[in-house]
Amino acid sequence: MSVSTRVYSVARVYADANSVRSADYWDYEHHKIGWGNIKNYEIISKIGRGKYSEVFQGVNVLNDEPCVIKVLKPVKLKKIYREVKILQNLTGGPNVIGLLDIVRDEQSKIPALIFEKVNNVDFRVLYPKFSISDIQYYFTQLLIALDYSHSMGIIHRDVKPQNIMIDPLTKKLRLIDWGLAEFYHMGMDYNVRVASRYHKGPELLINLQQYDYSLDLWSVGCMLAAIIFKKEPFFRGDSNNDQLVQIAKVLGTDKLMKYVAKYGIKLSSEYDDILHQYSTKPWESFVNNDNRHMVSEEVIDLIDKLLTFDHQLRPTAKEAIEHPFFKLSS
Ligand SMILES: Nc1ncnc2c1ncn2[C@@H]1O[C@H](COP(=O)(O)OP(=O)(O)OP(=O)(O)O)[C@@H](O)[C@H]1O
Repeated sequence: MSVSTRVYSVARVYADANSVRSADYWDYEHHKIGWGNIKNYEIISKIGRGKYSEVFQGVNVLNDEPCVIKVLKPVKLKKIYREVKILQNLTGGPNVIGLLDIVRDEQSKIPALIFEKVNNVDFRVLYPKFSISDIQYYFTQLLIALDYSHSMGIIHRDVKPQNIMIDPLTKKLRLIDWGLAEFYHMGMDYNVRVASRYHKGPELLINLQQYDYSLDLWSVGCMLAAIIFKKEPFFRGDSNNDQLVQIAKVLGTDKLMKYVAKYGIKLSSEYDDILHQYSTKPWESFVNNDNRHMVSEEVIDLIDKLLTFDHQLRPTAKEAIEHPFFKLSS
């Protein structure tokens, strides 16, 4: 992340969310962590292993409350401070995973984040069973979390099914894994090596560094298209470069070239041999006998708007919530 000399793209909403707040809100590098007592927590079993952590089910021995313990792998201290500061800023907000405590092992100094526990059902089991009203409900909940985070000046940068915990019994949804999240500052050049390949926005793939909150809306569009068309993931690239090719095969190469030109970006020569002249594929061509019952004019319109190359033209989280798809009754 660095301050650029040329400002060529600014967020359409919440562009000043951090500049109106004092530096102690966003200056995570100088953040002092108040460590809790590690003895209050016990590990019960392992739930997951990420790139940056090992995650366990645990218990708070003081009140017997279940919790999740995310033991961080050794990464740059700056990254740990960023995740902690962002979680502290957002905890208590709607549908954001709650950070309960931060502890560290006295000897190794390895930090662990203590979170509220969600009785998550794996998305590969859950999503195929979704009705249209489930999709309306859970996507609204996700968009509420994103609108809140964006209003607080924070881009999640890794929206994908694995980072959305859903307990279908209580209909609780929580957006987790704020490890790649970042504060938005106008005119800042950001690292494009964020998000997971299938959910990476085209801005990342064309190396447009002045991206903003709208990156998260692309990822939401990928998730919605995958569920509606029963094609998981919707764009399956076998490398970062191929990911852009897969997107161009659907949205069309002309639109990609217009996008690149609008922001004065030069497409990497790595695309010379792999990116061909593709025409725009109509969304209707993804409809088949397995997914026909999920498809409506409204949902196609929402997918079409979210999956727009030009990040400035995508609906914001708030605009997406207001889309007619969410008002459809079944
Ligand atoms: N609060 C929670 N409740 C239930 N399960 C959780 C919770 N937090 C994390 N998990 C589980 O642990 C996994 C890893 O957590 P998380 O994504 O925060 O770690 P990570 O190391 O950043 O992962 P990745 O490398 O995938 O980005 C999640 O995909 C989820 O299955």
